[in-house]
Amino acid sequence: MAVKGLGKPDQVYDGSKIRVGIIHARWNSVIIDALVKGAIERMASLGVNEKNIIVETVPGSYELPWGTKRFVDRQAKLGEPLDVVIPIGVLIKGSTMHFEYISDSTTHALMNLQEKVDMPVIFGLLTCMTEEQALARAGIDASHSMHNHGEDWGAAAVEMAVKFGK
Ligand SMILES: O=Nc1c(NC[C@H](O)[C@H](O)[C@H](O)CO)[nH]c(=O)[nH]c1=O
Repeated sequence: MAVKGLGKPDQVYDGSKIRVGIIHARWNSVIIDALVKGAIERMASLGVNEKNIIVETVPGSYELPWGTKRFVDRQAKLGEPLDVVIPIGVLIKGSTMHFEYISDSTTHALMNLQEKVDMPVIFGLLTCMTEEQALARAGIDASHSMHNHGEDWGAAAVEMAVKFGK
């Protein structure tokens, strides 16, 4: 019996009135592209208009917290405020402690960012020990052993924006 993973949503949320920002790192771009695609497709299936999905990029995951804050500010200034933002990054363990420090600091910064931007910040950071783990969580490993986690992040974004929006 599978026990891990996201449970069924309590209801289907209508995303037709929300604007979503996706800001993604450019490291490990093959995996990033699959995650972003999964998030967009799931949000479109929940009624989010593709013109209301704004995509921005930063060099790497470490830049996600600051980039997200400035992205939210910029959209507000443009008169196109976001209702929710999904930072997406893929960290893969190398031979140094770089992975641990970026994973930990970026995770805490993204969690704390929610208060500063007063909106949901969905946690789209994959922290993987191997490339194979990352490919599996983007749904693009050879055996398609897992679903694309980007889809979960898109669904979470719609639910949080609709349920707890301002
Ligand atoms: O090192 N590995 C990774 C990485 N390093 C770059 C870092 O995020 C930042 O862009 C630079 O340090 C410059 O500030 N960024 C990732 O998204 N994934 C990795 O796996």
